[in-house]
Amino acid sequence: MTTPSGDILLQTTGLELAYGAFKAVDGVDLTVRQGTIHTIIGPNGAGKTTTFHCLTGERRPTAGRVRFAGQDITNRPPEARVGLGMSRSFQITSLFQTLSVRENLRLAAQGRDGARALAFWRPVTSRPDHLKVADEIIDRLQLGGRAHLPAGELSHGQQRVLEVGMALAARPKLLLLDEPTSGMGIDDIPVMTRLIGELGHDYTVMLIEHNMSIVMSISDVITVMHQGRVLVEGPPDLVRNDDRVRSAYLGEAGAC
Ligand SMILES: Nc1ncnc2c1ncn2[C@@H]1O[C@H](COP(=O)(O)OP(=O)(O)OP(=O)(O)O)[C@@H](O)[C@H]1O
Repeated sequence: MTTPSGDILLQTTGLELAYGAFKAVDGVDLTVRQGTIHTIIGPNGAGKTTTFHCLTGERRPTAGRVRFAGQDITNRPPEARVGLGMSRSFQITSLFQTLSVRENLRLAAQGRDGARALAFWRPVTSRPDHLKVADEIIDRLQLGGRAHLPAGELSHGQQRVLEVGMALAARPKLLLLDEPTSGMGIDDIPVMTRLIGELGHDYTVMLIEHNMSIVMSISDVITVMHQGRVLVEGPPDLVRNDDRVRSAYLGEAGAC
């Protein structure tokens, strides 16, 4: 695990997303440093996913600013953010179920090249760099034995791991993972936990996660959100022992 220090990669100031009078995100200041695993937790409806949407550009904040990699990206569309190095994990529904694991990853690597990726008439072999990226990711995901299987034949847990791999294919500066273990069987969770922990050595990772044992074991910094605001922020030990966090979760089984 890395020390939470170093350069700021992403920063929000006064981030707000209002739906009419209701503020789903209400003045959130976040600072994400390079090389950290920064996790957002909070009870249901706290505003975690909405915050992610504002970071990736799927939603335009109603107030506040977002800075990423030294640039103000508040009004940039999602594809411009991807181009700057922000990558959100894919959903299983976005995998090409009938294509092989390797082909899915190759296409994701090709997608990073934007307009040049539209040169579909080029034979696959003309871009061996994309295959190289795909193969590196297959190794990292430990899916070597399944590289040539159609993605749809992987277990649910393996498909979720492949989703993370698809995001990696963009060679991002910042990897955003929204509940990567949700719906996973108990046997697959340690695989995902190990993968995210290892990614933390090479990438900056932002994570939304409900499984507290994962959160506490891999995070460098945890931001606890509650009712659209930041309630507490700090390293796992600080968050685990904070009474405000316990109160926010009251009634939610298994928290902290
Ligand atoms: N399009 C929308 N219109 C109105 N309210 C919305 C909309 N999207 C989300 N909300 C509300 O905003 C609040 C924050 O939702 P959000 O999905 O960000 O919470 P969350 O912390 O990710 O919750 P969960 O852990 O349950 O996924 C919730 O009360 C939700 O009902």
